[in-house]
Amino acid sequence: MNVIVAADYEDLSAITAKIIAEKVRKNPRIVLGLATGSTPLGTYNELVEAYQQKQLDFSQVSSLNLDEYIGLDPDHPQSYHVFMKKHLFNHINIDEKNTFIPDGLAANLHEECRRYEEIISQIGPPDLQLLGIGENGHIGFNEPGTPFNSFTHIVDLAASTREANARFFHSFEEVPNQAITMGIGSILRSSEILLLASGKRKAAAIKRLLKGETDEQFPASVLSEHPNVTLIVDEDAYQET
Ligand SMILES: N[C@@H]1[C@@H](O)[C@H](O)[C@@H](COP(=O)(O)O)O[C@@H]1O
Repeated sequence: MNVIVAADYEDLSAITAKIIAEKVRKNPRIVLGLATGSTPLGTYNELVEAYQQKQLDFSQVSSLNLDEYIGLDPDHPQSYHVFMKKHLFNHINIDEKNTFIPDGLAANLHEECRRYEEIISQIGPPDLQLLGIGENGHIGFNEPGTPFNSFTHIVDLAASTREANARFFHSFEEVPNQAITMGIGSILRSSEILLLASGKRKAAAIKRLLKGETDEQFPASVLSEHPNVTLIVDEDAYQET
């Protein structure tokens, strides 16, 4: 795993956006795997700025998002559909029909998982996958114990994940109990992965990740088996290593 230590969150966002921008320029038809959470927000801001300054063109880019809550309408303010529009898609010239996010309201959720995995095969897999990391090592919404060979599936969210994400909702109770997520096997199909981690809250997870021991109880540890992963981490998240 390559490791880039950024001075702070701003630096981490600038470095990540620069890498993505270079890839988009090199391959205008690139397939990006995108993540939600607070960590990629700065990166998305930088990409929007580059687009506004006419330094980037997303017209032929496709995107595949990692996950979506089950039971939230795509128009719900905390749905990942709204998140992506609000923070990226509405501000760049990506074609909406080339953006894919699991449907958490599908009548048949198992069928939706199969459909999404098929989309990943047809459109992707991503040339470049952006990932955050949960404090318990989750990637996407793959909680500890998820088999490393899993494909898109339904997950029961860990209480700790719901607690961590409750800050975006009015209350803990409002945080959905379940989500659809690309599996760990789906994520590993990407040609290249950028894993972002910022802040003291993530320091213990990064320390464990860098030990390099693979363990299904710590989903991110599987990344040491992928040939092209770059961890971009700020000093706060790197401190305990
Ligand atoms: N499903 C998302 C993950 O994709 C994300 O990596 C994680 C960390 O979020 P944050 O970046 O806000 O710490 O949160 C959510 O659970």
